[in-house]
Amino acid sequence: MPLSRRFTLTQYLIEERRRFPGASGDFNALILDVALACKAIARAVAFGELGGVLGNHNGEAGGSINVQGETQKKLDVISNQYFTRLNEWGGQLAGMASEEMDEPYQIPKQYPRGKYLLGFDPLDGSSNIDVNVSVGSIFSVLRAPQDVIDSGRDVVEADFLQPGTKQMAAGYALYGPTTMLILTVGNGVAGFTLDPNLGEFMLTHPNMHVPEDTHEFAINASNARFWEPPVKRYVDECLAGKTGPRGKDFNMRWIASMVAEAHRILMRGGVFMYPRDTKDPSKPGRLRLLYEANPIGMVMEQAGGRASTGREPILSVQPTSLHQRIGLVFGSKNEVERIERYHREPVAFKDDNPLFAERSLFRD
Ligand SMILES: O=P(O)(O)OC[C@H]1O[C@](O)(COP(=O)(O)O)[C@@H](O)[C@@H]1O
Ligand SMILES: [Mg+2]
Ligand SMILES: [Mg+2]
Repeated sequence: MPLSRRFTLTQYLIEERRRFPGASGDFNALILDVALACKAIARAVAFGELGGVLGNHNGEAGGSINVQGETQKKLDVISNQYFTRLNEWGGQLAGMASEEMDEPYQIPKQYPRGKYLLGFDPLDGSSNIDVNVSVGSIFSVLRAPQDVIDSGRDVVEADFLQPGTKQMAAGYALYGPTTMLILTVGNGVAGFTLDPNLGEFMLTHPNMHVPEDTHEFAINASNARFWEPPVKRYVDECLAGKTGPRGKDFNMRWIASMVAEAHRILMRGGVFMYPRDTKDPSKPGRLRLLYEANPIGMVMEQAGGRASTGREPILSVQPTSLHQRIGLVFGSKNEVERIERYHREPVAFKDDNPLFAERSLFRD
């Protein structure tokens, strides 16, 4: 295969940093370490059963449970180790937080500490891993509070509780038919494809843009009886298609790997919903704010899409705990804005919209 004349991830980062004269290079080094962890995970995923990496961590009977109360897959644990091991020693980080670790991860004393915080979901969609459906990794970079940087003290939960607007960078890797890295450093969104011959992420999708309109939505419809009225209304109207108030037919998709859904939406538009629901009052949503919703939210907004709780922009939410869950809606701007509008006018629509009250396909 001929060598393509494309930017590598390193070259892209160097170009981006030209906007910040005097930049130390720490930021680029951090992103490259994250990319290295993603490459390592991509290899582990690719070997699958041959590599002995499928199934539950600590055996099938029970397995180990993470802080989310979910059974950990072997690959959840392996991916978490790649992220911590490859990012802990370079001197860029003050600490890390992961879906798979109850507490913030301290940079071991023998390594220098730096000025950034890294949050990550090492393997998103891990329920799909044993059935060979796409999974991914999601990451978010914050600046550590100044006293952490000055003192080099251990990080605590409160250091990570910053709204998504404060993210310095965010992105995800998708381990699909090809491995891709999607990155925003706050200046648009760029997509890189892993060249398996070179082991390099090559810039293949500069300036990614989410189309503003769509006829595709993604939601786990088995939760329909727990949805709030604005969500029921939106989905009902999509299902009514040409004969309903929207006057057009919609497609539905559900992969159950948010990274894969996010990627489809980035490539061709759509709307994804894992909204707040009444399924379990102790969990106001399924997805985690700091290392799932915020990074995907930043990618969407930087690509001209929108990300919201339904009530407010996801990136403006002030986090209250490390593993906080939240309702999340993201994708094509006009659809997300419509869903937000439905949340503002829940009462009006009940009278206006006979679909919801009488003919809803998802009625309780
Ligand atoms: O099991 P459900 O309700 O389909 O939920 C699927 C959702 O859960 C997630 O898998 C959560 O991520 P993890 O696999 O990291 O826990 C999302 O990727 C996905 O959108
Ligand atoms: Mg996840
Ligand atoms: Mg995960």
